Amino acid sequence: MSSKTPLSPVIIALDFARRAELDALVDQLDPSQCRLKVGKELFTLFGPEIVRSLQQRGFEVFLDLKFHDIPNTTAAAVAAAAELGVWMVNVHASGGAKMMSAAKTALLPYGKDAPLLIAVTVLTSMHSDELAAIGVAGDAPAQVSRLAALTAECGLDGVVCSAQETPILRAQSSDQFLLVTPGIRPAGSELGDQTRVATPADAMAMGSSHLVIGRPVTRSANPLAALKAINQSLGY
Ligand SMILES: O=c1ccn([C@@H]2O[C@H](COP(=O)(O)O)[C@@H](O)[C@H]2O)c(=O)[nH]1
Repeated sequence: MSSKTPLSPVIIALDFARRAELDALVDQLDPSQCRLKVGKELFTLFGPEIVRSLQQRGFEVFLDLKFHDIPNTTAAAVAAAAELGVWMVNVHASGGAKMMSAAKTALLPYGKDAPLLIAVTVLTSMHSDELAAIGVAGDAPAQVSRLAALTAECGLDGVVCSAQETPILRAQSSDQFLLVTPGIRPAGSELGDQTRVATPADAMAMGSSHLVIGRPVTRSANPLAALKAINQSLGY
């Protein structure tokens, strides 16, 4: 384990529209407390420079752009993420096996420096009731299980799912298969648009390997205290 590798499984989702707000939060954080996630809003506003600036501060970055395109385009995008030196990058599993395999193959030249490659199954904002309207038969756990099996077959490192599905996925996957879970809500915090949720401690107990946490920390009156309380609840 490198000296900059955090012990905590927490990944903070940096969903900000203003650079000053982002900097005010990141100034309080230390790479030993968490990793950081750059998503669509931040990347669209500030581009690769924002990733580099977080890396220069010693943070490992999850580039959460959820690529979903034809295999050639997705593979090139994943390779671009590898050039940026991110710790983790993702695609949508619903892009299919050819797309995921092309993305995995694109990372081979990077060897041990390749980012972890994971695939989004069913967004944690979605309830099973919504799936029929997009042509998915069955409930969220069944669809997550199906897409996670496909992801594993394609040789990716893991999936994004809700903590609620992790017991099923732990039973069907190797111990090394990463289960990265957003939809994390400490007891009493607002759900917002998330529907398949769990507390940090429950998520870890059920089998999550990493917890993606945004608003419960970033929109807290005291983000550092909120993060420390979460880490403490997990024994870090
Ligand atoms: O299924 C998914 C995939 C990605 N996300 C992202 O995680 C964070 C969650 O933020 P909160 O503020 O804690 O809800 C956000 O950046 C999403 O884009 C997800 O929530 N669910």
